[in-house]
Amino acid sequence: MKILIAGGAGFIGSTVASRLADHGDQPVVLDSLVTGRREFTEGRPFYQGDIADGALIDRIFAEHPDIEAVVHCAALIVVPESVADPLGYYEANVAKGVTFLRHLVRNGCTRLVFSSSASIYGDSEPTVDESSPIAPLSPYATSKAVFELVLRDVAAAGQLGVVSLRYFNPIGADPQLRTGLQIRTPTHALGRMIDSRAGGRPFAITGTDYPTRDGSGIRDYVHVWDLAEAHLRALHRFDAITAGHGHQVINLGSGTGTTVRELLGAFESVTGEQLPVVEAPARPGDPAGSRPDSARARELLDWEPQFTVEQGIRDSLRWAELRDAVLNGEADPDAG
Ligand SMILES: O=c1ccn([C@@H]2O[C@H](COP(=O)(O)OP(=O)(O)O[C@H]3O[C@H](CO)[C@H](O)[C@H](O)[C@H]3O)[C@@H](O)[C@H]2O)c(=O)[nH]1
Repeated sequence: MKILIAGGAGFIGSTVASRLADHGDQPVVLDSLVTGRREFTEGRPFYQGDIADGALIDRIFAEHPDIEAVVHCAALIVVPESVADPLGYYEANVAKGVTFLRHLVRNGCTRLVFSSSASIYGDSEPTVDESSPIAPLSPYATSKAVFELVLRDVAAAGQLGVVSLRYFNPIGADPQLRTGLQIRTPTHALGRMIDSRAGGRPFAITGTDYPTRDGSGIRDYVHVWDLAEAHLRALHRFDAITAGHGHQVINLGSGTGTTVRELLGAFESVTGEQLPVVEAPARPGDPAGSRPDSARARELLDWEPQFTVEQGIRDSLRWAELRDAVLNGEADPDAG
């Protein structure tokens, strides 16, 4: 099966591409390289450009008329950045996404797998299933929620079948370490712990009075290779799982739920070292968090995570050691 992956040079998109290729599918990559990396596209048909560039999308479909489905994971994803620059986020994640849909429909695309986010639930319920209220707390989360609504309507009009995969918090790397998180100055919790261990500033627990079991934010961490496997299954079961729905929505998480303090405990047990830790105020736009009810992923995709949080931490650490070599030691585009 030939599949176009928009955002296929990013962390999740490149891992999905590897999983598909390992399975014998043929990923074709479209990426602007704003945050993606050319190194992650090696050996694959690659088009550098924007999802809103109609001429480019037409060319991709002309050169690959056998594309059977599209995975859309081209987006900006940093919550605090979205709070500071909401228009930038709505433009990238909603406006360009809508234009992309136009180009896809014009080119006869009928199957779209969309990278949605658990952040759209906000703090609606401590355990969320796919029918839980949508209550985004940041422009990033709202951009994902709005785009899902757009997809719902496009699917209802019969223009496109859609599976929206609501990721919880991805960690880890390709187990073969072909790709991983490319950003060298991460803002997410595990990335900050790895930085701190490498001699950076102390790890700050941002928010200590959330209504959780220990006051720190709760998330559901899921290994990126497990996420990639879910994409593979969604693509190969696409027609069956969208039949009668048009737009199918699926939570992707383990269902366990891990607080920041628990993640820190797991990190320290994996490394055998204690991190310097400080407590800090909550970041703007950050929910207390939730954990998923994953029944639908089990039922429709026959999917459950195979990797533990500890394995995710181990793979993130292994990747962090290798990252600069894979990225050719180039200057950090994120260092600003
Ligand atoms: O230095 C830090 C960074 C984060 N946290 C805390 O760790 C938890 C998780 O924060 P992350 O930044 O790791 O993850 P988010 O849930 O905020 O966001 C991530 O997960 C979302 C899905 O829920 C989206 O995918 C989003 O793009 C991605 O950045 C939060 O309670 C946060 O307050 C800290 O304590 N210290």
